[in-house]
Amino acid sequence: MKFTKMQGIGNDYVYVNCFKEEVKDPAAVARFVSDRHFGIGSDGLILIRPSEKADCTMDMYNLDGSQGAMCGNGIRCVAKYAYDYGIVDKTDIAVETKAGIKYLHLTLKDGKVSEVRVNMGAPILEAVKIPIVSEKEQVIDESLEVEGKEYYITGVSMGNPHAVIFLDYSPEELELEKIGPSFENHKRFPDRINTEFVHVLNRNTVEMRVWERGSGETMACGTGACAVAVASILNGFTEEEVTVKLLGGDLKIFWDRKENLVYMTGPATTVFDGEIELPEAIA
Ligand SMILES: N[C@@H](CCC[C@H](N)C(=O)O)C(=O)O
Repeated sequence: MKFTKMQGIGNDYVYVNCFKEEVKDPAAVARFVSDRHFGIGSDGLILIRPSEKADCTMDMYNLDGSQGAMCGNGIRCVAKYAYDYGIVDKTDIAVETKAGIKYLHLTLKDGKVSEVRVNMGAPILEAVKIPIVSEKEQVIDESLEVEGKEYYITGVSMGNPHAVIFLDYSPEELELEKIGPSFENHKRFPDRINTEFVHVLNRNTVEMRVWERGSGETMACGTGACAVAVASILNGFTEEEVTVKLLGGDLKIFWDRKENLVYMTGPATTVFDGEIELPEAIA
């Protein structure tokens, strides 16, 4: 199987061009290639497929083989891939996802993609749609008990579910490996959840760490950064333009309240192209 390893501020996936390749069992291939010792090493697998409604389709799989409807860092890389590998020859690109069609703009520097801006669409705040079990219509600064400790969560879906937690200390201090799975699998999150732990630095800057559903701690999460910006604004902590500092770098998020659209801007990077022989059982 031919593939390209790409990363968006350290959130790395194995990308397969399904205009040319066939992947019969994507969940099993995701688990195999993601392994950092026995596979290629990644946070998951992204298939780039033809689309009848857009320039291409993004199908994303987490490290554990589960599917994510949206992937913010992944979709920037898909747009760069589509441009670099000749699927499109334009800088405004439409990508179909399980969370709808997303529109992206590539900025070129010396003919190369330097930055990608994504219209991520409207954030979903209704608890039932995220989904989060709650007695209220929206989950904003609501108490959640995890392992005997009380946290306060704000729920946002960017096509995939997020619980955002604000801390009055740096998330560096957290033992995420220990507590992450208890958030991900908490009974109030029927589809599991991505959890962001955030420290507000000033009215336009926050720092965060993320525990991703299906992949564990990653260096960055694009949809997570958007959810964090939306939650920071809803809780009155920041203005509408927010720089989100993640372990792998920064993303610029803008929530246009008038249009109710979230925009994310950040880099997309190719690491290397390769070819791997898959075990017979999953080939
Ligand atoms: N890293 C991604 C999100 C990937 C999907 C997520 N783990 C889920 O299952 O919803 C991003 O950059 O948004």
